[in-house]
Parts: sequence; C-alpha cells; structure tokens
Amino acid sequence: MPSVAGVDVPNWCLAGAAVLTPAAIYAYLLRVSRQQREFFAETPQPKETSLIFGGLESADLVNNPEKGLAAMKQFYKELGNSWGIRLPKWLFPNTQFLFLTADPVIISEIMSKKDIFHSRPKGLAFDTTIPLGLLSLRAEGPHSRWALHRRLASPLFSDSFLLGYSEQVQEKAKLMQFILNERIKAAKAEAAECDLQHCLKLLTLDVIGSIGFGFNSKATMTYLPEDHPQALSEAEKTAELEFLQASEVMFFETHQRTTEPWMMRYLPHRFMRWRWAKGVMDKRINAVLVSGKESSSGAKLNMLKALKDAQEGGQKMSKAEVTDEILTLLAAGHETTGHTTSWALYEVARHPEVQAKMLAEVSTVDLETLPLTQVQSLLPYSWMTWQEALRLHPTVPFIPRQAEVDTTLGGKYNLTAGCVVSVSQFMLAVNEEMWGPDAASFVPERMEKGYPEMHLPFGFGGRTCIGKRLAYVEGVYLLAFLVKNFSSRIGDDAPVPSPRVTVTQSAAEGIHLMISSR
Ligand code: HEM
Repeated sequence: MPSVAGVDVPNWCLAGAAVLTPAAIYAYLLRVSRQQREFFAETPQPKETSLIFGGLESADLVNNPEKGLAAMKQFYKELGNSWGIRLPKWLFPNTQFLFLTADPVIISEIMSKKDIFHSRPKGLAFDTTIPLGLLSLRAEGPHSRWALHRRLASPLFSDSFLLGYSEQVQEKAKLMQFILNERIKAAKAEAAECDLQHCLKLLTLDVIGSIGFGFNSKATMTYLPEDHPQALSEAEKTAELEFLQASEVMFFETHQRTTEPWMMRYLPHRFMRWRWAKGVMDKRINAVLVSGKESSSGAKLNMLKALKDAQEGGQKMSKAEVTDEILTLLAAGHETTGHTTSWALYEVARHPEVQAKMLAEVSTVDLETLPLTQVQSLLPYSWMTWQEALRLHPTVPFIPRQAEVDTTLGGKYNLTAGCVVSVSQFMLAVNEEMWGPDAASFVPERMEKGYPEMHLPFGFGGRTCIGKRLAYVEGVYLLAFLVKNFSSRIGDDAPVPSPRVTVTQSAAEGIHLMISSR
C-alpha cells in the first residue's frame, strides 16, 4: 500500500484524489469567475476585444508617438475618459480589475477618498527586489515601518540638506560642461551631436551616487570621446557602466517582471540578472557602510550617513533597511530627474524663443556658486520651462492606486477591494478642457499659476514623491546650466524622439541635439 507522509493510503483513495482535486480546482475557478461577472455586471466595460494591453499596443506609443497619441485619444473618445477592464486573474493575481482614468472629476474623487485609495498596488516587483524601501513598504498607519521611514527620510529633502548637496551638484555640472566641450572639440566643428538623454542619465547617477551615499562615481566620464587623454580605461569604463546597468536592471527589468505570470519572474535568466544587479549595487553601498568611510568624495553631506544616524524616540532603521532605502533613492532618484531635464532641453532646442528667454535669465545668475535653495527664486522662467516639459512628457506616466475596500467611482464604476485604479498623466497632459486648446503645445508661461490640482506628475496623498523638491532644484539647475553654457538645436538628421513607456517615460532612441559652446 502506498504511504503518504508516513500514513498508508489505499490505491482507491489516491485515484479518487487524482480525479477530485482538478474537479475541485475547476469548480473553484468557475465560482470565482461567476462572482466577478456578477459584481461587474453593472460596471461599464469596453468591448472584450479592446483589452487594455491590446489597446495600448495598437496606440503604438513606442514607434509612432504622434499616431500613437492620436490613437490613444481615439481610444479615450470611444470608451470615455475613464474605463475599466477585467484582467485574467491567473495572470494578475493581485489586480482583479484595472481602471484607467484621465477624467479630472474622477481623479479628484480618487484623491478625496484617501482612506480607500492611499496605497500603490501590492505585488509590484520592488516588493521582492527592494522590500524594505519606501517604494515597497505597504502598511501605512502612523506606527508602520513605512511611516517611520518616511519621517526619517523626509529631512533629506529639507532646505538644509539641499543646501548641503549644492556643491556636489555644481561639481558634477562642471564635469558635464568639460565633457561636452571635449566632444565639441573632438568633432572639429562648431557644434557636435550629443545624446543628452544618455549624458544626463549618467550625470544624475553620479549626482545621486555622491549625495546618496558619498560615492564618487564617474559614470559621466564614460561620455568623453574614446581617444581623449583622460578617457577611462576599459576596466574603469566597464565598472562605471556596470553600476548604470545594474540600476537599470533594478528599476526597469524588475518592473517588467511584474507584468509576467508569477512563475516567469523566477526563470533563471531573469532571476540571475536581478541577483547580479543587486550584488553590484549592494557591493558599492556596503563598501561605504562597512569601511565606515561614509564619503569617498570628501567629507560631504550624504543621505546614507544621515539615514544611518537618523532616529526617532530611539527607533532607527536596521542596516538592511538603510541599504534598501538607499537603493530605493538611487533607483527612483536619478534618471527620473535626468529624463525630465533632457525632455526640457529638447523642447528648449525646438523653441528658440524659449531658449532666448531662458538665456536672458541665466546670464544674470552665477550658477557656479548658486545654492540649490535659491534655484526657484532666482530662475523662475527656467523653473516654469522644466515644469512645462514635465507636463508634456510626464516622466512617470501612470500613477496606480489599489482600492482598500469595495467602492464605486463616478457613480457607475464598481471596484472590489484590490482593484487597481491608474491615473494617466499622458492623457491629462493633452486634456484641452484642463489646459485649453493649445494643450499639446509647449508654453512655459502657462506655468505661472503652477499645476492645477488634478495634474499629478509626482503622485498624490501620503505616497506622493518624497524626492520632489530635490528633483525640481536639481533638474532646473542642470537645465539652466546647460542653457547658459551651450546653445542647442535639433540636428537635420536627428531622430524624432518617441516615448518609450516602462515605469518611466524616456525617448526610445535618446535625445540627440546639436550643441555648441556659448
Ligand atoms: C522628475 C523627477 C521625479 C518624478 C517625476 C517622480 C515621480 C514619482 C511618482 C509619480 C511617485 C509615485 C507617487 C505616488 O504613488 O503617489 C514617486 C515616488 C517616489 N519617489 Fe519620485 N519622482 C522623481 C524624482 C525623485 C527623486 C529625485 C527621488 C529621491 C532621490 C525620488 C524618490 C521617490 C520615492 C522614495 C518614492 C516612493 C515614496 C513613497 O511611496 O513613500 N523621486 N516619484
């Protein structure tokens, strides 16, 4: 007689179990599916053929942004500014219902229902990759670890800290100036074509490396011409680019894993890449942590040191929490700012009148010594230019929230607890009712009044971006610095940047501009 867990079981029992188990699973799935159908019976649904992912694909935002945006507008026109779709539960275990909206009325309802829509969805890949950082921590009461982290990390973005980061940002900006000038010299022409998206991504990585954990990374140096006397050796280059690639894997590939069935995430080729990336990043942070030398870039202020020392009534972050928090700030805090700034420079290059106005403003300011805390007051037009670029090219195009309990939106969309609502910044940006008939044009002056309440490029509620102030001052400073030192225009053969949408929005082929020194 066969034995199961040490108990003898007759063969007929095993045969019965073999038949009954699949039958029970099938019956369970049928019941869940019937319950879902009943629940959503009253909820407006798009045609079954317009699955959200099918829809977004047909919008082709990646390969043909203009056509893509038009298709997306058409999509919204047919389905309304808000619509929902049932997703196959086996594929999205935590996302029973995805509701996409660009309707200001519904968005304000979501914002006002703070007790219901306060949290980003559970089960995102960051949960398994950086589980102890702000992007992942979920429970949100005042005594939760998330709330403690938020309180301990908030001072990192206060005036005194921004002031403390200023010198490091100025130093890196000067490094970028040197490298771009060397590229212009190497081109032996008045102007050189540069991929500003790539360059700013390297630069913002160096900035966050320095202010984040006192690491003097030199990723930007990889952008020197290959045969330059100061160009990095192949080994140094590999080490710098390894860090960049690791941060991309952490942020993008881990994010892509979320849209895959659970099992796929752990296929060796995916899992090993993440392990590798985490290893590269942990090694750098640990080198600083273990050596006790918080700063390899001089004794400057940095987030790691501040978080290690931060405490509240004797409560501190553990070493693992500090490491995950630093990884989170690195991942969330460099290319978001870099991409926005490169989109802004692209718009400046396309609009000579904006460039001239910015130049008039930046010429009167000594940027080499400008503290970050004075960026907004001394560079108001540059500020509006960066802000307008973030409107038209929202770096984080979707802001998702998971319903805590069953609820209804707009009086007709039924959502069960666990449903995900995603606010589409993309569509909000071209909403003519909100911005007027010139919504699709780049007009920095419209930012005199700032963003209306419903435009949320940094999210909303308690979960709003903690790094918003740093993003603004660093981004506007770098934009102003570039405009002051270089004139830029779109090259005749430059590819038209098309949005590549992952967790953030970038230009698929980079942002190539012809730049010359002023
Ligand atoms: C242009 C630049 C940036 C944009 C557009 C941006 C946008 C966002 C958005 C939309 C969210 C989600 C908010 C929500 O769910 O309501 C977020 C969260 C976050 N961001 Fe940013 N961000 C930027 C720069 C930064 C910087 C510079 C840092 C830090 C160095 C940072 C750190 C974070 C963190 C830690 C979170 C999670 C906050 C939490 O859940 O408590 N971000 N960001």
